[in-house]
Amino acid sequence: MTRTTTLHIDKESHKFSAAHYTIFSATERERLHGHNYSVSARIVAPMGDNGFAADYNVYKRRIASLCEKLDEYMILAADSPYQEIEEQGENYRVRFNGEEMSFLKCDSLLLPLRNATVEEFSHYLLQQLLAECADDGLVELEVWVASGPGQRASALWRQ
Ligand SMILES: Nc1nc2c(c(=O)[nH]1)N=C([C@H](O)[C@H](O)COP(=O)(O)OP(=O)(O)OP(=O)(O)O)CN2
Repeated sequence: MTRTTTLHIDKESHKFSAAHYTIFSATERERLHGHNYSVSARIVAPMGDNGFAADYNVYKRRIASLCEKLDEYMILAADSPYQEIEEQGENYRVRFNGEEMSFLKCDSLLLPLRNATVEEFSHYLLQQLLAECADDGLVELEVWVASGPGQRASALWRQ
């Protein structure tokens, strides 16, 4: 039987600041606001003969790099069924419930999310991280995203 072990990567430095609004329905959304999101991960890997499963520094660097890519942006949910987003010169023009909002493209990230929620961020980051872990022989990978202390969601991948 293969012995597995679980690494927990829960670093204070793994965070990103972003602006967003959650959409609740076709007619209800939050006002634009921001969070200091934090990201953590659980990695289940086979235990090597030398008492070593996977170099956690590799995962620390990957998570830090993913956080960096999201840091200080306005995050827009491109796959929301409730808003339409189009490019207009230097801006993204967003239509929701008869309102029109405009965001500078250089300040914004249009991500393949159905909503700008911790649930969707955790699935997005899980997929991003998995893409970098394809050759690592992992058994499980779970990614948590918190929008503040005590409120977070996670997404899980199992081999
Ligand atoms: N299932 C989810 N529910 C909510 C999400 C989410 O991502 N997934 N997000 C929000 C808001 O964007 C955000 O959390 C603001 O809500 P609120 O709790 O009012 O404010 P704080 O984050 O500052 O939390 P405090 O407890 O007030 O400190 C809402 N729902």
